Amino acid sequence: MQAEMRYPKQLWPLWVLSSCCSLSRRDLICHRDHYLKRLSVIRRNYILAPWKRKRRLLSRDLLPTCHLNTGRKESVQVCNEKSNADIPETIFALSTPPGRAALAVIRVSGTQSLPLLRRLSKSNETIDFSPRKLIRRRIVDPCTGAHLDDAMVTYFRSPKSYTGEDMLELYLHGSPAVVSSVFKALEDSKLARLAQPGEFTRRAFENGKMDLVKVEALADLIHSETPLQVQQALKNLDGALSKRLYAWREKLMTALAHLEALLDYGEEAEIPDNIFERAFSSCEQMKAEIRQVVEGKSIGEMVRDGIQVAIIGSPNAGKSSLLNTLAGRDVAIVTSIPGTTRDIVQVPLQLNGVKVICSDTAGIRENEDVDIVEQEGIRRALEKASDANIKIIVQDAYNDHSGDKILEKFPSLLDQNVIFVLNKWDLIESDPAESQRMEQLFHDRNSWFNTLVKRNIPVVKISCKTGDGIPQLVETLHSFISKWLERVQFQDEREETAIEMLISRERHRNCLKETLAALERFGEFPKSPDSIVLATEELRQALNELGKMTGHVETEQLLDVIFRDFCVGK
Ligand SMILES: Nc1nc2c(ncn2[C@@H]2O[C@H](COP(=O)(O)OP(=O)(O)OP(=O)(O)O)[C@@H](O)[C@H]2O)c(=O)[nH]1
Ligand SMILES: [Mg+2]
Repeated sequence: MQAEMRYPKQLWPLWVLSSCCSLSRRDLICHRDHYLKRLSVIRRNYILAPWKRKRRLLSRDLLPTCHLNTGRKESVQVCNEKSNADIPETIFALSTPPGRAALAVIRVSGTQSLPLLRRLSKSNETIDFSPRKLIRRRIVDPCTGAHLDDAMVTYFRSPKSYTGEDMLELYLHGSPAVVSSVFKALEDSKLARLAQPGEFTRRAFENGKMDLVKVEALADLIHSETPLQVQQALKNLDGALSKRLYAWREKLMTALAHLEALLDYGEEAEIPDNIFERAFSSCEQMKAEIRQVVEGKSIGEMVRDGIQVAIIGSPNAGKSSLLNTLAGRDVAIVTSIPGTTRDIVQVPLQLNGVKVICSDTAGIRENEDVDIVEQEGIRRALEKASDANIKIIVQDAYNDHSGDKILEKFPSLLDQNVIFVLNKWDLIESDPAESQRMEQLFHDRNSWFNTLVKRNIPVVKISCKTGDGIPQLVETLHSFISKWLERVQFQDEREETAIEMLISRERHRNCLKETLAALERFGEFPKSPDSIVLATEELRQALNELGKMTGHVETEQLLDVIFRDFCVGK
């Protein structure tokens, strides 16, 4: 049996010539110790065994060619032949916002970083630019010799840099004229080109410096608006979510490797009998964990995207007035004409460090006068309400006495995430008859008001005109959010953050859903040797889906688990 050896694509700048290798997978297993010992010679120089998970760039000091004798006739040849087309171009970009500032940072990444630095600082080859040291250099135009700036410069040598490539950071004076003259000098050098958006991070990902979850976390950190979003992004950038995913992945790989081993070497190897059952039971546990995340509240997404709050109610209740009061500015049109608002008006707000998106909606009513435009507005209002995390139902306490209709009007909307608001309380207070009517309502045990109270729906009296009751409403809103967040807060550095908080995108949720679906299918197979081939395929699918989340979908790693867990064929 001859199996093709596959190598990570990023083995740069060396190519492992697999054509020179006629080792079979079984040969590798039989001569594992010997082979690994030989391979470690070059691993020290940062080459990577194909079955090792952690990718590493190769050291520049590696000998041009080396042969690995496997102890048999075959050899694996390694050489540093690499065509220019395969070498990524050197790129540069301004990493700070354009405009006038104290500093402007230009980043350069690629093999030409050091030659560029030498040219820009007009230094000869003997000057040693030690990596990771901040040095002061006079930056000059290599073509004209013109003095461009006095800058601080740091050189990062591959692979210990953000992108994994050689990198430069030029800390210039933050003048647009300085930046553009250095940009021109870089362009004229013909050694580098302007980077595409996100290209530095793309290279970091491709060079195995960060996984997709971390790439996303970095983007989230850059776009964060609230302290909670910062914490969430930092946790994921620190690998909190990746760590959990890798733990699941490890379990899946172990189960899969065991089943594969059973398939490939079942008759001859010393494989425990209950390996099939063990794979099933470890997947059962994982399924329960993933299900909890998939079916739980999407708190992480709520923190990242903002908690959706829909303001709904009858026309003229004061919904737009409430939105304006919460936003502190005139965002929505307010008139005394019922049916003023048609479209949804959204405002992002910050509530005790949490992003909240408040939406004003069209007043909900049913009568023949409602034209087609308003009908569409009402449809959108109801849709928004059903998608919202929290609904604020506003009622005009003074003019609208149809409170008893409220339970019939919004039966499906009256869930545990509703706050009921009695607006225009200023008018009630100024009218003794109305005040008395409300008193009776509060005391009547069977009133619609007490029905809401019995259902644990908070009722808040407010006046958008005077601002009375608004702090209480904000407090109620906040207590809803705190209730969801308290379980998943980042309380302590040492404590693990709840995974619900770390799943910050729909993509994550979808990948986990697919993983769960594959695991469910795997679990449905009878635990008999006849079903092992098809069952293994489902497990592989689950691993694939999980790998999509981090951006790693590699099957070579399975070999690692086979070697580590039990010695096949010994
Ligand atoms: N006295 C008093 N008037 C209010 C209060 N809140 C809103 N109003 C008035 O009520 C009227 C309707 O207010 P809006 O905020 O436009 O009501 P809405 O619910 O958005 O109405 P639609 O968009 O038509 O559904 C306006 O004339 C407001 O000035 C309040 O607390 N007290
Ligand atoms: Mg309105």
